[in-house]
Amino acid sequence: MNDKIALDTAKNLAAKAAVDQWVTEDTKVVGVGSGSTVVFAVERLAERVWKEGCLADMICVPSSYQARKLILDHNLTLGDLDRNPKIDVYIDGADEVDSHMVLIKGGGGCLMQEKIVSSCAKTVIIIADYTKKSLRLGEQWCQGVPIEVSPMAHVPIKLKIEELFGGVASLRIALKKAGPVVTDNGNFLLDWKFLAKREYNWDEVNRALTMIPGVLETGLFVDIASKCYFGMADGAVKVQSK
Ligand SMILES: O=C(CO)[C@H](O)[C@H](O)COP(=O)(O)O
Repeated sequence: MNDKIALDTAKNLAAKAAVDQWVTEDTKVVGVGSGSTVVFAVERLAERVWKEGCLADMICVPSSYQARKLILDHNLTLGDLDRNPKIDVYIDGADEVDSHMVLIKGGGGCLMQEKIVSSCAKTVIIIADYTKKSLRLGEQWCQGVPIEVSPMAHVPIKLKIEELFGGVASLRIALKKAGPVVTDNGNFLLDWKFLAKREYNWDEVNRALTMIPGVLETGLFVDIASKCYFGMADGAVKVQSK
């Protein structure tokens, strides 16, 4: 018998615990991440506003088209970085979280706006199910580090990444459209499958990647998250801190 709870239940537990802990009456601006776990966070925010009658002044700043739509669909107040450049707390999912709280993000292709919006937040909280927790990157997430690139430069960037760091960087191809995935910002994505056995200093790798002309953002989030809430297989919520 499989006594692990369903992944969606684990996501929901993590999202609810994080929202209840970090979004209080003093929270004026919340940054909303992207992905399937964030859906539960927005549902909890809406429940707090519409069922419990609290957080009336809260403004939500989205990190993607999906997040914007979630905010609107739940009748929450939509903000943006022009009007709300200072965010109290940013809540987002992750594809993998290592023991040093280095994250891989961008499985859903929203990494660039996620990094921008999270950089405007006092506190960044990650919510995830137990399959995202690992000791070292690559242990759980096998699809590589997403990297947003200028479309005209995706071939030279791919070659440079492979020469500099090894592994293989592949253009992300759409599933229900012929050709590459185009991000919310009109760019392409490379998924860089790094070498599993090589020891990488992720801070250095991230800095070096961003120095390649045409690289717009990476899905390596180093020293960004303050806490990560994991919904565990046994129904508990585990909190990892920096
Ligand atoms: O970075 C992201 C999107 O760009 C997501 O946060 C990440 O892919 C996790 O998604 P999910 O909650 O669906 O597992």
